[in-house]
Amino acid sequence: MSTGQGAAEAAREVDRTVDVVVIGAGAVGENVADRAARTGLDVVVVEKELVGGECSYWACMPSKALLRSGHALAAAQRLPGAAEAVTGGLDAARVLARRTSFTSGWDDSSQAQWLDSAGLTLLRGTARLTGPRRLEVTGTDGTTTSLTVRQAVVLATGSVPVLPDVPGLADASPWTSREATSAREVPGRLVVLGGGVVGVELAQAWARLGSTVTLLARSGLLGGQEDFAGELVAEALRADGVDVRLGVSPTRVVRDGAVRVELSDSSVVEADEFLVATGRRPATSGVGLETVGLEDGGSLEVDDTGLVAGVDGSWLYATGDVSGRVKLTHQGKYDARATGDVIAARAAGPVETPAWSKYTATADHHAVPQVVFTDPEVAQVGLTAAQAREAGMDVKVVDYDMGNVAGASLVADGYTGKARMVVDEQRRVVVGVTFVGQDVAELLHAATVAIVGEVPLERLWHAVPAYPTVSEVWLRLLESYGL
Ligand SMILES: Cc1cc2nc3c(=O)[nH]c(=O)nc-3n(C[C@H](O)[C@H](O)[C@H](O)COP(=O)(O)OP(=O)(O)OC[C@H]3O[C@@H](n4cnc5c(N)ncnc54)[C@H](O)[C@@H]3O)c2cc1C
Ligand SMILES: NC(=O)c1ccc[n+]([C@@H]2O[C@H](COP(=O)([O-])OP(=O)(O)OC[C@H]3O[C@@H](n4cnc5c(N)ncnc54)[C@H](O)[C@@H]3O)[C@@H](O)[C@H]2O)c1
Repeated sequence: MSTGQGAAEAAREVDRTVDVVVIGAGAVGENVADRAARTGLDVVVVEKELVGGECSYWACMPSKALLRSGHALAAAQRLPGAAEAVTGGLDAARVLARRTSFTSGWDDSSQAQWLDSAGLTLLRGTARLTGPRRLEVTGTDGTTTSLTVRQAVVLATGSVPVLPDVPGLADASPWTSREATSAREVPGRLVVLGGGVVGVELAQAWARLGSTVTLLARSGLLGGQEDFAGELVAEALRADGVDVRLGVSPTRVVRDGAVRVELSDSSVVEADEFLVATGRRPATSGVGLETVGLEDGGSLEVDDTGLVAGVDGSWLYATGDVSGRVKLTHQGKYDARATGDVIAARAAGPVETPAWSKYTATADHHAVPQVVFTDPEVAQVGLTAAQAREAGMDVKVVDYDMGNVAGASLVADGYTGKARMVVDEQRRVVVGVTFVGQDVAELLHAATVAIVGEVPLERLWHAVPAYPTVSEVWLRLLESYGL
């Protein structure tokens, strides 16, 4: 059965009872549906835009594709012998074409086919709860399908960008991350508002593609990470020609052809495009939460299995960005695996859900890895030193200059970067790690394993990093700790 036929057949159904309905076929919705269906439950997935969601088409994949060629070029330029061979700049048109290939030209047919092959039924349209265990789907072809569920409804509707209330902003046709990851041309001048992950990644991507970029942040960059992460990224952005302005906010925005942004320090910036990257909120509006006793557009409270609090009967789950837990694809997919598995298990009878079981997303509280894909990369997992202290731990902080690691000095001449390990002295285990430097992303999983496994430092000592790799930073951190 082709997916197109599947969608048309399902849309003709007026009233249907199924085991599970997943609203939203982003990375998270796909995973929860797949896991729930593995024991034979009848699972319907509803998607109003593209199967694959934000990450595939307007977020993770296109943004990383926009960054990667610039990183490769910069890496070559740091190596004598290679530097002489790469005398030109980036070919922006080729980079944009490669970006587009990662989105399959914003065509979701292959992901829709995957749903089909996994035995899931796709309904293309907008879903809305109409009461306990009941939903209505307005199909993209205008038909309406009423669904009743036996087991569960899973909200996997993602998140939407937040636009700050600045006079003139909404009328100035600002870019959100969607326009900034799907643009077909390099803007001559770009202003980016927001010093978070989206802001720094896309500021660097477009600067390296040839745009004159101004980055506005009301405080430092990458708040919530160790301070040195934002400082090193700001330094690198400035070296790429980005005008990084810290401690400023826009007071008025006017579009008259170009965009004119007036700032709190009385200065003015003009640009061709204005990217707003000031965070995202869970997509809980218009999904009918008020019909099941919750607030339309309100935030959700979910337990570690994804079950939503405040709804009788244990049938409503939420996972991924919409849950308000962690807004990252890999962690959302982890949450989704727990939720999908627990739905399948509960369909068969009562289930125990202790911490660290396959039914509970326990790691959300201890070890959430994140990579900021700038150059230098920022790779962080667990607690920062400040967060560990706030949690009341007896903390020891160990810092190491990554440039002193033999493997790093081979990777790039003049390698700059910093590593921090945060140790809970009482348990003598690592509770947080941050690496900043070229190509540190792949170091992160070792840190995640150490934290999740609560590996005692004395045992971690025996995990010997190969010479001369950048991973030798682990040895240096442990030696600096005192082992
Ligand atoms: C620019 C950018 C870059 C990012 N880069 C990374 C990265 O490198 N690594 C990382 O881990 N994370 C990254 N993220 C975060 C990541 O994109 C999200 O965490 C992830 O997409 C969340 O997945 P989700 O399935 O919960 O939501 P989404 O991907 O948003 O999917 C939700 C789906 O639900 C559908 N939907 C919503 N309402 C309805 C409805 N009523 N009926 C039917 N369908 C509906 C939507 O159309 C959508 O397809 C990035 C985010 C941005 C903005
Ligand atoms: N590589 C990755 O993992 C990656 C990449 C991009 C996005 N994401 C995820 O997507 C989500 C959204 O990213 P984001 O960067 O939009 O959000 P964010 O929360 O990371 O950063 C938002 C930034 O905007 C600032 N801000 C908020 N309101 C403002 C205002 N009124 N005026 C000026 N500045 C304001 C904040 O201080 C913060 O620096 C994040 O949760 C992030 O985890 C992840």
